[in-house]
Amino acid sequence: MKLSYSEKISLGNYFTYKGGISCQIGCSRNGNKLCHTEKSLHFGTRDSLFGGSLLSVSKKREKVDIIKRGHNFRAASLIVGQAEEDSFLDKYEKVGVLLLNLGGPETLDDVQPFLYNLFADPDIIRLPRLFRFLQRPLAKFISTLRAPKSAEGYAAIGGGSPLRKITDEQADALKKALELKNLPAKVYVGMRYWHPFIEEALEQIKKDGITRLVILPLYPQFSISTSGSSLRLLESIFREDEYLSRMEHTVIPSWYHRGGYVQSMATLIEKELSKFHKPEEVHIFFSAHGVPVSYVKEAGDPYKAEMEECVDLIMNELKSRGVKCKHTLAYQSRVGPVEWLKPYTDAKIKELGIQGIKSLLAVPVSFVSEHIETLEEIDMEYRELAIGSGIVNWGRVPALNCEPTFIEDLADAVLEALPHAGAMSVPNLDPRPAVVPLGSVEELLVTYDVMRRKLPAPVAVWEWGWTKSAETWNGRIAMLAVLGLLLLEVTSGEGILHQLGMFHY
Ligand SMILES: C=CC1=C(C)c2cc3[nH]c(cc4nc(cc5[nH]c(cc1n2)c(C)c5CCC(=O)O)C(CCC(=O)O)=C4C)c(C)c3C=C
Ligand SMILES: [Fe+2]
Repeated sequence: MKLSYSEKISLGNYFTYKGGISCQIGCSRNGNKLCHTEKSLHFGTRDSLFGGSLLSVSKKREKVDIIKRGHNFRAASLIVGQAEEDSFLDKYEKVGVLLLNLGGPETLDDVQPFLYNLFADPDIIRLPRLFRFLQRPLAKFISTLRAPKSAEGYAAIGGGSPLRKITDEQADALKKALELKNLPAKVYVGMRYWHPFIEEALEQIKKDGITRLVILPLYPQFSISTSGSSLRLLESIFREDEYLSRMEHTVIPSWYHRGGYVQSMATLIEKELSKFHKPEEVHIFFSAHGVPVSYVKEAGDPYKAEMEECVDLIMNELKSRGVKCKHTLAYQSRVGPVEWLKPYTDAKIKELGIQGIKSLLAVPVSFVSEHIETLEEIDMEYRELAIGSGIVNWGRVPALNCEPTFIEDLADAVLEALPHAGAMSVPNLDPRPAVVPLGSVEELLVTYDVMRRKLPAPVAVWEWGWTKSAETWNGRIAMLAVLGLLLLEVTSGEGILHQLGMFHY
């Protein structure tokens, strides 16, 4: 079979060739390599402009010549050689997909230890280096104080988080979607704060002898506190592990802009809108999980920018389908007294009620599964608040969960990422080039979390005060008080926490 292509192409283009064959264009300085699966052609090199190789193509597997070479392929033309049964995935390659998620307590007894894991994460409570040794005692302290309130929420949704069940279902659905696209792959679930932990998933990946792994955080938008935290953990584990550091892998850091995701969200919204008596009068209310403002302003978290762009993309898609509703983006689920992204969901709902909005459709937008913040916070707390604020007609868009178009798009994302896999660059092992074109995990985090700045912790133990500026100061004073208290405990070995048995670490 001989094919030719001579239109203008730019880097990163993904286009479909006649006959259903698709080709992804990478870029190179030196040699160029193109290889293919039965359904797709992938073009890349060992030495890309992004500093990572896209493909390692053995001589045996080369089936393609690039007749024009260069740094930029705007005018490149390709002649594709024989497309046989051959694939860029060797027969001995075992493909894995690692889905990253937050995890949630499965029973009420799990709530405190789950919260402990969350607050012990230095990407959730970011202490100055000098105080890092207090991370775990502080996590123990805060989780113990917060557990009863959180447990009430989990009790209200049936006694535990549905996250594990839904994420497992998503993993099964993704596996099937990949099989339908001719990619046999194992799909693993790795949670940051509860079972099955990321560490457990990695052990299984090693046992299964996976050779090429796509890491897919189940957060559409990137935040230092979510995907960032999990990737940082992965990176540290990979660095210490000879098998993992050599395993070809790639990361999809965020995917809110993917057509399949945007369209799936728009379809769900349209469906819920149609349930209202007068859909055109409904106010579409996007509610995203918040992060402290300092993450965005001081650390460079792209979360807010990605969230805003995501909402714009969904609204544009809805407009193209003839939906003319107005919309708002607000942020929910703040914890502690520091300032979080605004507008706050509760304040905005009240404001819309005062403005005379009568129909409101809540759209959870930062997470793709039902969880405590959709089932309890939105469905119960915000609904009650809305009705009390004068809103008469209330609706809520379900989370994507296993929506077929969404899962199919995730499968496409995996297929598109696969040729970009490369091993990690680890100085103390046999050095190999960093070959993750999306940025190695480390590079990726450095890009976002500019200097790993210490930030005021988003969670403080006591909350008091009533003015906006007092919010921040009270938080800082409370933190200092707690730190002082803990310092005393640590240095003296005595104190109230030891007496309460809360100081085992
Ligand atoms: C994109 C989603 C999320 C961001 C960003 C995020 C940041 C963030 N969260 C906390 C504190 C808590 N989060 C809790 C639960 C929780 N958080 C997310 C998602 C994001 N968090 C989810 C999906 C869940 C629920 C999991 C489930 O069990 O269903 C909790 C525990 C629940 C509670 O007590 O309210 C806390 C605490 C911080 C501090 C933070 C950013 C710094
Ligand atoms: Fe959270």
